[in-house]
Amino acid sequence: MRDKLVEFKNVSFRYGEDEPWVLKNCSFEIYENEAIAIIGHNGSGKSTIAKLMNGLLFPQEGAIVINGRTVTQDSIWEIRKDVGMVFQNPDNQFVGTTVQDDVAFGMENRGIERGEMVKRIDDTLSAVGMQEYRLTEPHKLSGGQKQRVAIAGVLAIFPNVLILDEATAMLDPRGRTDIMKTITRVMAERSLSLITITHDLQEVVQAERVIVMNEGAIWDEAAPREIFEKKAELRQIGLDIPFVAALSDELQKAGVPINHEALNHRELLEELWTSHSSM
Ligand SMILES: Nc1ncnc2c1ncn2[C@@H]1O[C@H](COP(=O)(O)OP(=O)(O)OP(=O)(O)O)[C@@H](O)[C@H]1O
Repeated sequence: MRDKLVEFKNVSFRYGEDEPWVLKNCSFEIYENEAIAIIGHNGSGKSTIAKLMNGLLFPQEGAIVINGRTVTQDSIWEIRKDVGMVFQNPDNQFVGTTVQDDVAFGMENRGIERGEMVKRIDDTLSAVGMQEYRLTEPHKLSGGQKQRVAIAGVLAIFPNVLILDEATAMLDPRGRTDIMKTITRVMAERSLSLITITHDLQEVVQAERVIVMNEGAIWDEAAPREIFEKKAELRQIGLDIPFVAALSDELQKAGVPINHEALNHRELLEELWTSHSSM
């Protein structure tokens, strides 16, 4: 049985007393070593969920429990040892004067011993392909390079939960694949749980479970295949379906005898090959 790492219990949140509710009675659980994707239209509350998870915001109603500890003002430093988060805009996340100082910063805050820090800086910068930029000033990096360094800084604290909030949006497709491979390896090595907030549907397909947000509420929560079967309903709430799923649907409508549930290129190729072989 996997341990429960994150629990949202009937969480409601608004940014101010006169502001509208941004999250309405949200409940969900995330387990050790799970890969979760959170999707939803702009403004549906995804980033707010991420910020509540590591104590940047606190709910007005309900409770959030991380690794058995309720998120409160008093517990945030302990919570932040468990939850590492990378946002979309890396410029807001740099504090160090060099790349290596920046990766060290999170570890210093968590009291990690110097020798161990040096080793982790080396390991994580190598893992994200940024070792040669160790002494570069962060502001001289490209957007994608900054995102790599921000991810290294968070991996270096060895969190139990890693939240990537559009954190690879500036990487080129190859770079994104490489980083996701690195994260998958870290997940296997350290039982890390991954929460990806993304508009990249190919990334969503790789998750074990997808949480779909709509207007501040959880609209659905299931495996990607189950979620993307609801094509018409998803479109109604402003969401698209992965390109391969849409393509296989169109092929089926055009009379090609394939399973319209193909979610990735390999599945679609297999379907086409089977269909071609039986003709
Ligand atoms: N600091 C803030 N003050 C007031 N309202 C805010 C603030 N931050 C976000 N909101 C509002 O809260 C709602 C949810 O925003 P949130 O950033 O969580 O959405 P999101 O699903 O992450 O959107 P996106 O896909 O555009 O990143 C939006 O209506 C937004 O305008």
